[in-house]
Amino acid sequence: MMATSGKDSRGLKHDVSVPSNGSCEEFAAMNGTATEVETPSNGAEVRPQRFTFSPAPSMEDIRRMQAEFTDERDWNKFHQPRNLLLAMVGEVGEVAELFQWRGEAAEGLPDWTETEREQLAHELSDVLIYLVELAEKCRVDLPQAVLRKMALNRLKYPASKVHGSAKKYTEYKD
Ligand SMILES: Nc1ccn([C@H]2C[C@H](O)[C@@H](COP(=O)(O)OP(=O)(O)OP(=O)(O)O)O2)c(=O)n1
Repeated sequence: MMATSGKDSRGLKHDVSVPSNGSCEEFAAMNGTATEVETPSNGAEVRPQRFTFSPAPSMEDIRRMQAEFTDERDWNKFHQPRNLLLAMVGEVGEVAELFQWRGEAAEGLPDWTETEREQLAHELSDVLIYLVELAEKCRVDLPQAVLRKMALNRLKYPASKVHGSAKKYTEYKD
């Protein structure tokens, strides 16, 4: 596939090439970036696509890579559930630090520099790494647990009932 990349107004990469099956979704999945569909004939319409992640690594891949990282360093003796929880919360604090005192942030973080975006990527990754290891050490099969929880969420918040409202489920009077 021939690919050229550029940056949109939010600093997100977008592609102007044609993926192998011609689908922008495929390209977004490969790159983990937002893409735009442009209509070259009139040059006017730019249709934003929903941001998507790359398909890999999976949660199990992350669990295994972090297990290898800790095994190689003989760090399992430090990585009990409570320590992992505290480490994760500390990293959440580091994410919060990046947002503090700068007002509301619009989707795509248009006012952020590439360096700030990379810092955010690092801190969010730290949170995820510790979350996945915490789940492992607590014997929670996280991908399956997420499926069960999302099913519960759909039951608790039927789209037909809560559409456009951010109220907690306890506030609804049936
Ligand atoms: N005992 C440790 C220490 C680190 N890590 C791994 C998991 C995290 O992804 C990352 C955390 O490293 P730091 O504690 O050095 O934290 P930061 O990378 O956020 O550095 P800083 O606090 O300087 O921003 O390294 C780990 O698994 N176990």
